[in-house]
Amino acid sequence: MSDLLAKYNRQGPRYTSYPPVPFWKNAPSESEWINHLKVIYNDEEGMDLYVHIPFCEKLCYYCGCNRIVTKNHSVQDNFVELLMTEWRLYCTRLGFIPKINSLHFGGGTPTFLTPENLEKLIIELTKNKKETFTGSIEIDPRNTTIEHLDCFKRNGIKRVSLGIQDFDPDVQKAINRAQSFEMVETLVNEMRLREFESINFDVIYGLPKQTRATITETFRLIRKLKPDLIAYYSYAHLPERLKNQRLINSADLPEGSEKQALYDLGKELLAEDGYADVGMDHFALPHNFLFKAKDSNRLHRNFMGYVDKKSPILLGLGPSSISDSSLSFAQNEKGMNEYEIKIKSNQLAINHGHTHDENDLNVQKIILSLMCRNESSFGEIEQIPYWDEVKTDLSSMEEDGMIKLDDYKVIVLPLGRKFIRNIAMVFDFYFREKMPAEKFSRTI
Ligand SMILES: C=Cc1c2[nH]c(c1C)Cc1[nH]c(c(CCC(=O)O)c1C)Cc1[nH]c(c(C)c1CCC(=O)O)Cc1[nH]c(c(C)c1C=C)C2
Ligand SMILES: C[C@H]1O[C@@H](n2cnc3c(N)ncnc32)[C@H](O)[C@@H]1O
Ligand code: MET
Ligand code: SF4
Repeated sequence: MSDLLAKYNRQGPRYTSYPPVPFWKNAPSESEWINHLKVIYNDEEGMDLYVHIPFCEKLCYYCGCNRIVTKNHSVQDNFVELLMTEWRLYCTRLGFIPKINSLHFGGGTPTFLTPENLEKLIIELTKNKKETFTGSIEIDPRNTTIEHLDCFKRNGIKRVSLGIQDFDPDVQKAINRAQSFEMVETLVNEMRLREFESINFDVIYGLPKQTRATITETFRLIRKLKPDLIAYYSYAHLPERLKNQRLINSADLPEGSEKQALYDLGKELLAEDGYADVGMDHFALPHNFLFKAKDSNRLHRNFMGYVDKKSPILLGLGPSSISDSSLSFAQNEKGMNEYEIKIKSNQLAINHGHTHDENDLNVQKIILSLMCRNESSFGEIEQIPYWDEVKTDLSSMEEDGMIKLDDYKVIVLPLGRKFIRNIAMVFDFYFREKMPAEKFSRTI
């Protein structure tokens, strides 16, 4: 196993999209983008919304998200207006009010907004919603109030995800994120009273000062609260690109086999507690919606990670949000100023994107299937770019015991699970052509 780790632990995409953002080309123009949405949209299938709230009160040193750190909460009223203007712009350009299947608030920190502002947004964005509408939100336990929880409950936000990361005081100090177990426990108890459909904890391994002992203790505390879902992420350390990560002392980082041991330990503890592996980084109790989706072959993946339902269109609002029209991707301006200038001058905020060709769509299907089902059929081999090279790489992975190969099918074996990003990379012809420097985190 350590040989395989050495061989395959290299930089690579996490495949929340194919092609990954650094490889995008042929961005749709604004009118092409609207046209793609119009061609794909239909009332029966509706669409999904993602809303990015970039503000955070305090900087976590490890953070890899697009965020603005400020203690000044008065920025929110103007920002909520911008989001509503962006939404109305879309409705005007499309000529109809889309039917909404789901709405996800991500960040930054959605709970930076007051419950009143969140409610105002939800009501505006879901005027035309499906009966089966499901909302979800990423919350920061440090600033989530009872009033927030009541607001979620009233407005169909049934799935909540808490940023936990780690409970050890020394680790918390090294990442600049103090958050006591008691505070989280109180919040989770209040959530249980309100019977949310799913409570997720985000946990990271590979953080500074983490050891086998601290991870064991963190999971002992997590066990007391029994979240329905746990995301156990590998810390992506890219200090060249993410300035805030330079505040982490690299001597404190568990690396290589040490980091791997933290993953293996976490996985073992999760299994002992009854959590099943539902996809890359995600573990669920059997009653949870992601477990059921995995079990009945309905697991999907989008920019936010794994989901149980996926509409043909995902529309992203707010700075840095990514949209998917099925024909193309588009990403909004990342900077708040650039975003605000465009919205205030009645332009869409998109600033780059990618229009899919036939090869993109074929490989997209293969990679999605690998990430969601641990197997993929190819259909026509002629449709796979660089097939000869792909075949050679797959044969080598088969020899390493990671996959089983039929002429028209790859099946990921248990040993290959943790190398899923490497297996997906075999089909990624952009990566084959040109690997960008320092863009991606390590695969293991
Ligand atoms: C809440 C913060 C977010 C995290 N991930 C995302 C958000 C909104 C979603 C996301 N992550 C990446 C992309 C780009 C899409 C793509 O390239 O296909 C999006 C939309 C990729 C990414 N995430 C991290 C890095 C370093 C990268 C780029 C390269 C790569 O694909 O490896 C770091 C990171 N950020 C978050 C997580 C969970 C994470 C790594 C585990 C939070
Ligand atoms: C949305 C979730 O993304 C995770 N997250 C944020 N930044 C990183 C990073 N650099 N590496 C791994 N996970 C990260 C946190 O767990 C957060 O809660
Ligand atoms: N900002 C929140 C937190 O860290 C949500 C997850 S990170 C985007 O707790
Ligand atoms: S991890 Fe969450 S709270 Fe911390 S800086 Fe990033 S987005 Fe903000």
